[in-house]
Amino acid sequence: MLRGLRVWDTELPTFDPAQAPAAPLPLFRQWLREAAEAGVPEPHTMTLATADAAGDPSVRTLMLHDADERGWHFATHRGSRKGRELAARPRAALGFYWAAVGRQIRIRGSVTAASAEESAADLHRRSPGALAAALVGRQSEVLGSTDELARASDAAWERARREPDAPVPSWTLYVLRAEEVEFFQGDARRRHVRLNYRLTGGGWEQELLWP
Ligand SMILES: Cc1cc2nc3c(=O)[nH]c(=O)nc-3n(C[C@H](O)[C@H](O)[C@H](O)COP(=O)(O)O)c2cc1C
Repeated sequence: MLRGLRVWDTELPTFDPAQAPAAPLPLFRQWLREAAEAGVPEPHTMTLATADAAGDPSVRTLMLHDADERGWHFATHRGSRKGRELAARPRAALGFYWAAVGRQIRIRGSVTAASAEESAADLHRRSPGALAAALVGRQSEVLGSTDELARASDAAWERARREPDAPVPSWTLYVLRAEEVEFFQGDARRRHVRLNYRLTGGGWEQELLWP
């Protein structure tokens, strides 16, 4: 079955790296917007990679909350596996793949936790469902049974409805400050374009990479 599946088997946009901006953020925003316009489902979801103290990696899907001059923002529970890994080693990588436009973006850098106030404000700007999910808590702990989750979730939804500003102290906004951002434009003839931005003492430097 796998041999019958195809990639880059559609009309793809072209990407001229000579026209790319001096810094990666405007290009990231442009590609995100173009992915949404091309109908990519959930283009604001991404893979977050972290490593534990022994260097063993883990990945999972997360929502991008913002991308601005400070970096790429995401939120989670401080006590989850990723939260614990980031506390021990505050470095991470992000990956985006938007199949409809044949584009991949890879970002790597250091991660800092935002203040409790900023984390709370970010959570309370989101949907009641996001608040209810955060209120359930205990993320990445072992769950005894699905009934136990159902009871905790019902209580969390009820509390989120009654108390839209309910605090969730473990919920933390993190900001990844990029040191490297790579843009990959897929090409049907496999002549993929890879443009890598690297942050140096003098600012962003660009280089092309062999595909
Ligand atoms: C589409 C999608 C979006 C998700 N967004 C988040 C998110 O923004 N924050 C979060 O903590 N978990 C999110 N999750 C759940 C994570 O993938 C993961 O299961 C959870 O955070 C526990 O990860 P950990 O055990 O590695 O810490 C999302 C999952 C999916 C499939």
